[in-house]
Amino acid sequence: MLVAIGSDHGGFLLKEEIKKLLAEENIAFEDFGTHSIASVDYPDIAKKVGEAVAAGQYTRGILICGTGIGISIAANKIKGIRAALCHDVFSAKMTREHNDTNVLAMGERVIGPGLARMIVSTWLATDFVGGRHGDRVAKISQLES
Ligand SMILES: O=C(CO)[C@H](O)[C@H](O)[C@H](O)COP(=O)(O)O
Repeated sequence: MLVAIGSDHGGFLLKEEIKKLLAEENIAFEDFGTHSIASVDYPDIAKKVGEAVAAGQYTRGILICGTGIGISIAANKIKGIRAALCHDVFSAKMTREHNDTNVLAMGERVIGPGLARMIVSTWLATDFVGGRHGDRVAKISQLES
């Protein structure tokens, strides 16, 4: 497992918290920025992380902005990316089991670090179940061509 993580300024502090979690769980990661609370544009970060995941250089991506909305919209424009905005543990589990999402998005201005940690741990630990869900994910991929 190799995780690409990134945020804009609105998600910077939560990104730092999630990096601590990844280190605690011995999960390798690379930080694609941003590296301070100075204002940056979330599509630029989504592009860097999304393209790295879509290219197969990283197993999964984690993207954080203020709401998680803009950065997830941007990531989902990249071919091969299935990004899910999750602010609860149930959604984090289901989006891995049913959607095989390869990017998790969250909003620092929406949830606290404790819940975010549980969401990340659940999302990283949950496998795709395949079967009928695989057929549906394949139909999502067809929409890209
Ligand atoms: O989802 C977002 C944008 O659609 C994010 O919340 C951004 O972090 C947010 O827009 C940043 O806003 P700011 O006023 O520039 O800090």
